[in-house]
Amino acid sequence: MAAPFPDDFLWGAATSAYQIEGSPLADGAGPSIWHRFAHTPGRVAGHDTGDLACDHYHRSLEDVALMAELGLSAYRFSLAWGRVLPEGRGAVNSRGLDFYERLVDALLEHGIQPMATLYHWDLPVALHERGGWLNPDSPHWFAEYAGTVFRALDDRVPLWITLNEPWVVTVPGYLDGQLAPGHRDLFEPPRVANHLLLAHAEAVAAYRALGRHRIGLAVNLEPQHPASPSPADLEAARRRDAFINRWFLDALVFGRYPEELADIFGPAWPEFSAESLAKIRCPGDFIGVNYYSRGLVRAAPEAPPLDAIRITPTDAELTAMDWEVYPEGLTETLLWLRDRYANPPLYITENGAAFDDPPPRDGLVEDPRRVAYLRAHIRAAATALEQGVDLRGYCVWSLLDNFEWAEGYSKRFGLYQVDPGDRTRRPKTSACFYREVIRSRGAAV
Ligand SMILES: N=[N+]=NCCCCNC(=O)[C@@H]1[C@H]2[C@H](O)[C@@H](O)[C@H](O)[C@@H](CO)[C@@H]12
Repeated sequence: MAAPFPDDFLWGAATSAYQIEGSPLADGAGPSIWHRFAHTPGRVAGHDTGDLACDHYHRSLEDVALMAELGLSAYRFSLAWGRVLPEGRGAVNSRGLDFYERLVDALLEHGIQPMATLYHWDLPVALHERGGWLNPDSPHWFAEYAGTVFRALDDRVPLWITLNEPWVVTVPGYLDGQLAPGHRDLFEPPRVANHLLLAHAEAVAAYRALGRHRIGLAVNLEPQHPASPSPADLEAARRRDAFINRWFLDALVFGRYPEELADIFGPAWPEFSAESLAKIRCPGDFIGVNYYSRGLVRAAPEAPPLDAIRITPTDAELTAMDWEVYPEGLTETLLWLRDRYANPPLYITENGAAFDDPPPRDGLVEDPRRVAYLRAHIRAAATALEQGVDLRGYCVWSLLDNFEWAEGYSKRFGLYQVDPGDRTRRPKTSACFYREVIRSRGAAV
């Protein structure tokens, strides 16, 4: 196919600190809520923790060499807040910052653009004990952390993401309790979400003070399709669309929350002042899009507060996460962003799939289903590009098999298999495929 991807299109791969680094307390680092959550019995499958993960903390230069082999032009990673500020505020841990400076310098030496995420869910325990994202001071804590990191790295990091998936921080973290800190409460999520948006805005303001203009937020997006044409299912899909797709982006771009959220949360939804809403209006310089699948939705009065649930289609291909393989949804999502938010610059900051990969044979792991998934989704991105979407990059989730949160190491998204024993990296055929895609600037899909 004709390659619509421009020469300066960024081809990347993505990871996050807690999922790959290991050594969460090394060299003066302070524990995060994920260190505490993973060590709480029953929270993570197989009692897995991020204590070792991919041991990236000791193998970062080896991993940069793998990225160079792939021919990546960008690498998206996150910084562990607790490595930089062990107490979340105050004293800087220079050995923690040194790890990230070495990583960034190695990336630049290989011609790979660093894309740094400030927060990928691993809040320092010291701040959680002060209320965490529920504390109205949390935006200021985040801005202090952001400023510390900008001063150390902004001369070398061209692209910044403030928060990864504030919806996942808010809903699995504070509403259904699936992820750290594991709260189950109706009144906390709206306040946590508002503090996250204020935190994003304060970090952007700190960044602007440096005169820079390449910072954004990464959101998980999934088109919501009704399971049937019934009015109840249509209404349920609309509500879930507001809840998942529009909650943070409407706030960021328009400075207002979707009206459905007051219906969903009822008395738990606060009265946000005009002043507070004006503060969260902060679109940044691009939107990071994490796309995996769509939501097939039916009405579910038995499932408050949304009264809607995602159902797993019986006639579709599913990944190991039971997520439907639905590449059309990526095109739909990108076109929706173009039309709703006036064609903002976009990066696909995560796209990938977990499959039960076989053991390696002659040092290579055959993963044809992941190759097919990536091929289909890169094609879907190309279709959106051809329709005028301002798409500037694509990052595979993930470079390495890693700690998949509550699923532990049982779900593997990597282009490289990580041996559960000695953490040896072995390429999958999807890595070879992606290398060819990059070399051909997208023509090889
Ligand atoms: N149902 N369903 N469909 C899609 C659900 C999307 C919500 N989960 C994510 O986006 C997380 C994002 C996270 O950044 C990364 O740290 C995770 O490892 C990946 C893989 O799980 C994805």
